[in-house]
Amino acid sequence: MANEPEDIERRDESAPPHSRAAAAGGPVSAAPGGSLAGPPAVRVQGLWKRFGEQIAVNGIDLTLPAGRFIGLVGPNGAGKTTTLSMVTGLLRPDAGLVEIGGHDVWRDPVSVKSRIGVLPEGLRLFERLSGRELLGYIGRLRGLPGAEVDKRAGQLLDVLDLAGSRNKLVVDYSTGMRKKIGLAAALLHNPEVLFLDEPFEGVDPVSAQTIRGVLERYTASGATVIFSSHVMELVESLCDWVAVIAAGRIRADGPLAEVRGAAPSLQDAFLELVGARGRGADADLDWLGGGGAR
Ligand SMILES: Nc1ncnc2c1ncn2[C@@H]1O[C@H](COP(=O)(O)OP(=O)(O)OP(=O)(O)O)[C@@H](O)[C@H]1O
Repeated sequence: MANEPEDIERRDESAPPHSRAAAAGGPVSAAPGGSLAGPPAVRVQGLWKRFGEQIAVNGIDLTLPAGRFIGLVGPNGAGKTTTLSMVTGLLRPDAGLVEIGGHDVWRDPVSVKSRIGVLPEGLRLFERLSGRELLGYIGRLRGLPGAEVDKRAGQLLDVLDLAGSRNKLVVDYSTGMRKKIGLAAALLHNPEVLFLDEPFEGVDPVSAQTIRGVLERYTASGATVIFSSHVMELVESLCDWVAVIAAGRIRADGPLAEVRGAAPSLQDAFLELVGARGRGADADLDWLGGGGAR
């Protein structure tokens, strides 16, 4: 049950650092996703979700500009996955409006789904297909011509270091390989906005670097990446825009430097924002350690 859309004042629509059209030498007004003057990548208003007694998302208003590398950060149970699931049309909100590139996620789902790529938490894949077959299948579901799917799949498998495992069944892929083939599947149709729920979880440093390179290249062309993470150093090094969520509410959002403020690091700012500063285990674990059972 989505609320009626209404006009709201946008918090920040400053121009993104790049645009795909500009990078390609084309007219800037043609930038996909309206990254220069068009609608924001994501606009959320009054988003709300409850599971029984638990309010998971408690009235979120958020405007995320196009063409940015955006981090959604928050402690365990903050509501990141629930929010991302509702924003990407995987979970119906109890109330609220979600627009992607100006299109309502629940009223215009086909148009929205053609514009987004999603790497969800607990990714489910077709386990009995090989990596190459999986991409072929996804590409056809996305309506891409066969030759184009072949070209893109081959390139993605190469760039993501999966070419040697292209004929291996997905069921036999490691955690990191699964993340990478999931990312390839999410990128295959060249979406305007890419949503990633904990994309670096369980991924070794080499694969993380590979994923990072692909994402940086993608955003440099004007596309938007929105990803959730607990790892502040990663968010600080990758993102130019951050939203901090705690207990189902947005605590801060905006350009990274603004959210960090005078704090020495994003980690410090985050601890302050979520009210975890100074919370330690000293008091209650006096039995722990000391070299043996007592
Ligand atoms: N299907 C569900 N049924 C019941 N409660 C749920 C369900 N999904 C989420 N919750 C609850 O909603 C709250 C937010 O959960 P969510 O998974 O969105 O948090 P998160 O920020 O992604 O956490 P984490 O960082 O630990 O993955 C939690 O209290 C969680 O227990």
